[in-house]
Amino acid sequence: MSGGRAKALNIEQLTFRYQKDTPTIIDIPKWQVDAGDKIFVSGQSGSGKSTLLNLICGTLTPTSGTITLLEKPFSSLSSAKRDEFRAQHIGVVFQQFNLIPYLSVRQNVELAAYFGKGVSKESRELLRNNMSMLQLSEQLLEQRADQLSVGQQQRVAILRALINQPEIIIADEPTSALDSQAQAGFIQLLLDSVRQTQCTLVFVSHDIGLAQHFEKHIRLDQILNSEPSHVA
Ligand SMILES: Nc1ncnc2c1ncn2[C@@H]1O[C@H](COP(=O)(O)OP(=O)(O)OP(=O)(O)O)[C@@H](O)[C@H]1O
Repeated sequence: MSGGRAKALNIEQLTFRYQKDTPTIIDIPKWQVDAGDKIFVSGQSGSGKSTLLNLICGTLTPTSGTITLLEKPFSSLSSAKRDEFRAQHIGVVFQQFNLIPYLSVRQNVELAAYFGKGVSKESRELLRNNMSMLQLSEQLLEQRADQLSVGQQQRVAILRALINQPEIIIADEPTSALDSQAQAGFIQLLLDSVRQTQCTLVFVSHDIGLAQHFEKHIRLDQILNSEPSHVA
């Protein structure tokens, strides 16, 4: 099924609970995502989607088990090394876009470059190319993030996620505030951008209707251990 393709993500025996005396939220015996896949992960509200993404991004540490990202033993790195790895190899598009409101578009994107692969002639060229791919005018570069329309903010969030040429992009319900037409447009834009850069996309949402846009769809409950004994 997955053949001999390189794995972008390999999760083994992963469990996570927020505190010692609270229930296990994540219990995944095994889950792999092939490099280059664009996968949609659905799950009901409160089922653990954001928790899983935070584990994959390294902002949370597993209670047990391992997460291998791009063939690196990501979850065994120190928190500082995980931050460094994330900045260089993972692009994240959040639910609320998380742009810094008082910074310009350029500053928002270059801040990510600064913490990632660095601001350089190459990163500026990439920024210009990606702006044209996302149909954003260059005049927008000096505009403050809080002066952008929602549609522009979305595209700037993609710009920022792509600036370090990540091998994997993680998207956490970035369409939840949009109507269905705008959702479809945003997802197509994201998929087109990701296809051009050949990176892996893990897109998470409770809205199962969005699955139609993706080649692969998995429900979180299909990868979670269904044994009731995992609740503390
Ligand atoms: N910081 C936290 N401390 C303790 N429990 C938490 C924390 N964050 C989330 N949880 C709990 O973990 C469970 C999963 O939450 P999570 O946010 O991962 O779900 P979700 O599927 O992303 O939900 P939604 O679709 O509503 O965003 C919930 O029961 C939630 O209450």
